[in-house]
Amino acid sequence: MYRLVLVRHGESEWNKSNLFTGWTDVDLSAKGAKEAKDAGILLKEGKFVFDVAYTSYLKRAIKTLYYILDAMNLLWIPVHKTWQLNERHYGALQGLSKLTTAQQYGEDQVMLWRRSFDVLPPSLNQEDERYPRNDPKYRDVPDSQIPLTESLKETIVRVQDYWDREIKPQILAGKNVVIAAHGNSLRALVKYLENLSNEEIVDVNIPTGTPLVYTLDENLKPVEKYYLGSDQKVEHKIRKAADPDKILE
Ligand SMILES: O=C(O)[C@H](O)COP(=O)(O)O
Repeated sequence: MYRLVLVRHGESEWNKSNLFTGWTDVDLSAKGAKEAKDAGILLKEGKFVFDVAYTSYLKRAIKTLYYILDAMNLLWIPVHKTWQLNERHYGALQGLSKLTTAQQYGEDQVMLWRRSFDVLPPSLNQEDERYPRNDPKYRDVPDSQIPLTESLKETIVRVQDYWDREIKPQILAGKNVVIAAHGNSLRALVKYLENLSNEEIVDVNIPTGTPLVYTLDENLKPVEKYYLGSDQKVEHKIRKAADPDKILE
C-alpha cells in the first residue's frame, strides 16, 4: 500500500474576489496563507512525513507547499515544479468576474465552462498579453503545448503525462509524495486515479488548503480517500469551491 497527499492551494486573491484565474499568477490572500499553514499543522499532527514534493509554476501553489513543509519541518526535501501541474488555462475568461459572467451568459453556460469535461472556455489569441508565451516561466515549453484555453480534457493529458513520467515511479519506489496544485489540475488527477466517468467528474469540487489523503494499492488504484480536518469545515469548503457566489462566510 502507498499513501499520496494532494492539496489545492489556499484561497488566492482572485478566489477572494471571485475572478476566473487559470494561469494568472496571483498570490495567496492572508486567509489562504493561514489555510496553508493550518494544513501543515494538521499533517504534522497526523504524523505524515513526505520524501518528495511536486507543485506548479504558480506562486499560490508554491507558497502553499512551502507553508505546509515549513509547518512540518520538511523544507529540506526535494521540491519539483512543473507547468504541467498548473491550473487549467481559463482562456479569455481569465480576469473576468464569475458572477458578472454568469449574469451575462447564464449560470448554465458558466457551469459548463467551469465543470464540464470537454467544453472549452473562449480562447485567447496569440496577440493577447495573457498569452503564456509572453511569460519567461514558460520559455522551455514547446509552442505546441502552450495553451490558449483548456477544458478538463486537455488538462488531463498534461497532468497524466507528468504523473506517469515523474510522480508514479517515485511512489512505486516507496517515496511519500505530496502534490500542491490547483482545483482543476487536481480534478484532472482525481479523475484519472479514481477512473471517474466524464459525468462523475462534473460534481467533484476540491476545497482550498485541505489535504486530501489517498491510500493506493500496488497498482496505484485508490482503496481509501479522505480529507483531513473537521467534516463540517471540509463540507463548507467543498460547497464554496462548487459555488463561491452562494456561500456567505
Ligand atoms: O482558475 C480559477 O478560477 C480557480 O482556480 C478555479 O476555478 P473554478 O472553480 O471556477 O474552476
